[in-house]
Amino acid sequence: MRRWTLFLRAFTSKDRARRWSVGACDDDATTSLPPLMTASASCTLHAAFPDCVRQVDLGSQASVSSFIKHFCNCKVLLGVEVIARSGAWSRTTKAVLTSGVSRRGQVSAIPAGVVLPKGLSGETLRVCRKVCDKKGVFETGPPGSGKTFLLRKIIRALRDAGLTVAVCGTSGVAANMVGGITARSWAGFIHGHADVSLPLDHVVHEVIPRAAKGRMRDAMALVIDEIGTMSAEFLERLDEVLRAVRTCSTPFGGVVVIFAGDFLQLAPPVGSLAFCSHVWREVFGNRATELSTTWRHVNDAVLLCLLLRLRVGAQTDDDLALLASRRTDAPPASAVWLTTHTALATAKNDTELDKLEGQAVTFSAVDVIIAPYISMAQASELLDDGTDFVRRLILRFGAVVAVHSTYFHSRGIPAGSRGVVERFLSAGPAQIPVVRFFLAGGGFETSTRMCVLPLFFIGSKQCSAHVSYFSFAFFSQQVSQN
Ligand SMILES: Nc1ncnc2c1ncn2[C@@H]1O[C@H](COP(=O)(O)OP(=O)(O)OP(=O)(O)O)[C@@H](O)[C@H]1O
Repeated sequence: MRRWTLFLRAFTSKDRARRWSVGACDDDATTSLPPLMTASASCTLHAAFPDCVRQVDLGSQASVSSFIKHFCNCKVLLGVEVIARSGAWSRTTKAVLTSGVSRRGQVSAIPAGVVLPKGLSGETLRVCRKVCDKKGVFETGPPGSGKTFLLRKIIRALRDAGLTVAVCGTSGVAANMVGGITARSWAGFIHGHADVSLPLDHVVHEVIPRAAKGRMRDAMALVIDEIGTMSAEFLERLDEVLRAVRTCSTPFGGVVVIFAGDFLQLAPPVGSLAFCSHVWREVFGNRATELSTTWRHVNDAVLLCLLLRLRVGAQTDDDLALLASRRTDAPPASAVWLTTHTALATAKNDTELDKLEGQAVTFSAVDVIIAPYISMAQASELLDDGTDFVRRLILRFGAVVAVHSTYFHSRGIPAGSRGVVERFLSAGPAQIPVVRFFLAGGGFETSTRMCVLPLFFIGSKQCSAHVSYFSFAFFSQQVSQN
């Protein structure tokens, strides 16, 4: 099935401006459509969502804002229909864009008598059997105890048994590690945390796209990794939405959940811990599967034991003295820098980028007005508010970037994937970065056919990352336009 992605902010290399206003391309990046509209084409754009619940008329500023937010947060819309009031291309566009409309599916559930693949053993077999008995599983354990490792084996086994398993992480990076998408994208919470506090009816009927509802109806099991950073409020809303979409009053609408995480690691940025929710108690009570063998740092017993003590706040004076002895003003180049504020991460990124050799290539955002009633300044403000994308991005050979959206998901490069800029391709006046992505399952994927791809610059060393919000983004230009 083809999925179409539409983009609103366009970026160009330096001053050789070629503008994109609203562009569209499919998930294989094999086909693209011309910009649907530019500031000069003074007509109004309508976007009819596939379930026909909403028709966004860009004739009012509020609608533009929600339209932008929708694309920026959700990116992928199935069967979206874009109709211009004028313009010769509109009929063709409509026909192509509606080709991906998905059918309204029946609600799926784990059938009786599932035959698990042969050769399963140990914890994988135990969890799979529980899931087939429609019992939720929460696996926990210290860092490096193999929670994600086990999840991957469970997912493979259940899928081999013919079950539809939705795989999510609480963040892009967590989702990447387990080979899924963010829980927020999966559920179609296009306004992020705001959809947790909005009235349920509104979220179910007005916010969640049809594609997400289809996913929710199709799912038999739902895997969420790094559950420790999901708030109780988010989990309860997910439960309510699944019950409503699947018209089923059992927890999570009858979808069997498999959660993994460690509540002694990072807490949710907002709200309370997930186990404080009603639905958690309903599904798991006090049950948890604890993994106790630690596989990471297994060759460094001193570090491992120190980390395990720190995790539960049982560090000794010796531990603190050992940590203090490792403090240095000149950390190794490969050290990961953690910062508390975006500005600090940005400053560090800038410094690191300057150290890279090779010519700097600048990408600048070009904002265009798609409805004639707002000024350029207002449009840019809306984009600034509705997106994380900055106006200017400088890249060099060797820069580390991260994929911000689910755009490359179908190629095994989920949101949160990191890659290194290997070189720049010249396409006419434009410079297109060729990025080598590290795949979660191992290996690489090189992207040369990038098509309006949003990336974030996150550092200049392969193993460097910053735990603040990534501050840079750009859209590369489309080769076929030249
Ligand atoms: N059963 C196992 N046999 C061999 N290696 C394992 C096993 N379980 C995990 N590992 C390895 O241990 C490392 C850590 O595993 P994993 O990332 O799954 O741990 P985790 O508990 O999810 O960690 P975190 O809490 O930091 O997310 C990985 O390199 C993984 O390949």
